Amino acid sequence: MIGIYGGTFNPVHYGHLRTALEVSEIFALHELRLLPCAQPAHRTEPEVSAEARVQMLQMAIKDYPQFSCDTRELERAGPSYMVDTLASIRSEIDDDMPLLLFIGTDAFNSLTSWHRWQALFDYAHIVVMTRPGYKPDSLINFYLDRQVDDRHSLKSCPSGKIYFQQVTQLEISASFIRKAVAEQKNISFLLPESVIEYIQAKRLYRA
Ligand SMILES: Nc1ncnc2c1ncn2[C@@H]1O[C@H](COP(=O)(O)OP(=O)(O)OP(=O)(O)O)[C@@H](O)[C@H]1O
Ligand SMILES: O=C(O)c1ccc[n+]([C@@H]2O[C@H](COP(=O)([O-])O)[C@@H](O)[C@H]2O)c1
Repeated sequence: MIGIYGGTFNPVHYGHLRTALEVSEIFALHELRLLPCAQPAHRTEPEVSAEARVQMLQMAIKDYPQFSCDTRELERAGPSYMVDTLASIRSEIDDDMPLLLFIGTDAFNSLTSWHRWQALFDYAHIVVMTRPGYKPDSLINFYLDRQVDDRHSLKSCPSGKIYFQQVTQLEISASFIRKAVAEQKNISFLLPESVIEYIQAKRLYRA
């Protein structure tokens, strides 16, 4: 199974990295691709360039061969719609290879506003990870029809199911980190030291 973990990663932090590691072990993934979005479909364009966000992500995962950074969203113009990304990935892998899209509960709660959201399930399964501060909204029939309670059943078809996965709860967010930097607070232990050094060297997120 191949995993996709999309994000703005502005910047990448231990909330992303720890959950990515856990799901790659829980689901015994062949690979987990961390996939930075170039032009978020749903929020104002980050002040920090996609290239800088990619660099921080690459630094963070450099010693972890189970992770890769998939930069395909930087290579296309226009909003980074996940449905286009999944279609592109699906065209490169075996038709019967299960593809898992990992999203946190906050992202899940706005899933029905994503571009062609129902079509996401034509290309991948969706795995919703717990995130502190968020509870999943009550499940609409579209989800109830696709929900599976046994993660092993995700292996039996390439796409189309939804599964809820408990992960270690780390109440870390990129917005908290950006605000802390702007307020000249110490951000140690929230994200890798190499990324902190990059943020300082490039003077990112300063007020
Ligand atoms: N601490 C966390 N625990 C679980 N999932 C997380 C956590 N932080 C981020 N995620 C998930 O990672 C994906 C990408 O998140 P994103 O890059 O937007 O980070 P963020 O911390 O939510 O950023 P921001 O605070 O700017 O909104 C989303 O699916 C989100 O739900
Ligand atoms: O495709 C969409 O319409 C869409 C709308 C909102 C979010 N996404 C994707 O969801 C992932 C998590 O988003 P975010 O805002 O939490 O970084 C990231 O890969 C985004 O590109 C995608």
